[in-house]
Amino acid sequence: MSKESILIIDDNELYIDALEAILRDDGYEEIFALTKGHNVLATLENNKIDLILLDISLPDVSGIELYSRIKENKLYSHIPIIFITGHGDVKIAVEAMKLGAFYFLSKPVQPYELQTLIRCALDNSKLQREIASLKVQLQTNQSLIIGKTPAIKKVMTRIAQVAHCDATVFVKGESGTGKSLVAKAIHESSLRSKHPFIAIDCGAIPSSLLESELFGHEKGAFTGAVRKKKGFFLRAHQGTLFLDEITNLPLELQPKLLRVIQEREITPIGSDKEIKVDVRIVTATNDNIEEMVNEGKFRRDLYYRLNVFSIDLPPLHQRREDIPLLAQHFLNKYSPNTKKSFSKEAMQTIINYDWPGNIRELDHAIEHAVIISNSKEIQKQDLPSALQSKTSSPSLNFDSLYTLKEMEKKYLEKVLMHTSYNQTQAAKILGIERKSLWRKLKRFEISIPQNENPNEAK
Ligand SMILES: Nc1ncnc2c1ncn2[C@@H]1O[C@H](COP(=O)(O)OP(=O)(O)OP(=O)(O)O)[C@@H](O)[C@H]1O
Repeated sequence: MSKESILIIDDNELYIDALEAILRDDGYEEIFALTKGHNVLATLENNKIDLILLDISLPDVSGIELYSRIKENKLYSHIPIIFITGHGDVKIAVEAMKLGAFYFLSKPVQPYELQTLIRCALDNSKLQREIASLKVQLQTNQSLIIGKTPAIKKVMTRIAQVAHCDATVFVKGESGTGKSLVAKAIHESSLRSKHPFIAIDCGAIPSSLLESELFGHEKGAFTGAVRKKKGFFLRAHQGTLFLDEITNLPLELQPKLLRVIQEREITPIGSDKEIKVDVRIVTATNDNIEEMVNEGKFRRDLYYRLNVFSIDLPPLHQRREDIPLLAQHFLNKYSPNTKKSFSKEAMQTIINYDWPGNIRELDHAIEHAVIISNSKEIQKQDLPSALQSKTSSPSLNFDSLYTLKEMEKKYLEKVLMHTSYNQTQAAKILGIERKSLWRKLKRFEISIPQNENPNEAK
């Protein structure tokens, strides 16, 4: 029995029956049939089709035109197509071969010939996909994502598994673990890589503006809408839209996003026209989204739609063996010409540190060390003070300890006090971006005294 499914497009129902019988005889169970061409894209959208048998002369559209329509759509361009030609159609079939059709057969088709050709086309297509996936793995390994531990290798494999299809991906992990990098790697390794990659931080855009930023608006749709605006969905058409910090998407906007994912169309504010969009969605968060779903703070149906395929990023302290590699990578980045190195003691300090801000904190620490250092070798004292002061943990009494959340809040308050509420400096010490700090302040309801740092840029 074969798992693959085949679509037959032929205007002659008797002929469809005959082809179906040959295919069933060869063990294919999933067989779809169309007598006209116009429904082909809907059939491909709703079913997983592995191969198409296409009659070259159809009543409503020519086989060649239909072939081009399928191949132009990158979601289906990988599907092998075998033309079935009537007497006298051979010239057109040769034309189709030049365009890239897998092969053509003349009526009456010989069962054995058809079965062999189909097997050959399916094997070839599987091989092509495997090669594409290996290329992706190689690309991911070589360029963007650095690391050799099993934990990060698993992430690379997950990226390779999902990149070539269009599934929605949810990237989870603490701040600074590389979620944006993974989203970019998925895009770069996908068939959409030549189209736009648009990243939006849902927490950084005021909620009142988010709807028009995402879906666009018509001129005059609301006060201040002086001209028509294309939203992020349309700007990302045919590419990938990365919605970072998705848990910041206001509850009232969540049904709208759900609708876009289901219907694949958007309605700009102030318009009554629906516009088809072809966008792959990747989302990320460092919050516990499952908890938010259980508390009713994030819609369950939307979460299920977004979480079709998830990638979990480990915190850096759980993959310490990658720290030297990453540290060296950032050292090369910040001292490309001087070719600095680490002293043994400096490297040991880097490895021993817990990196609460993960790879971003490591990145900043190495940049800091390169600026401070005045020799070819980075010394322990060139590293930020947080690394120097690391002492071994005292024995703990678990009954009187704070929860992780309480600790985080206390630590944030301490750092803010230390920097006299200068958020830029505080974010640097914490190894996070200023906007992440801002989100944390909002979440923990920490307020900044009004008269502190009046000149700090917002
Ligand atoms: N495996 C990696 N190899 C090389 N660089 C990495 C890796 N992971 C992360 N980085 C670098 O670390 C920094 C932080 O990564 P990124 O912005 O992707 O994290 P994030 O999880 O999206 O953070 P946040 O939750 O704050 O948005 C970036 O400079 C990124 O290039």
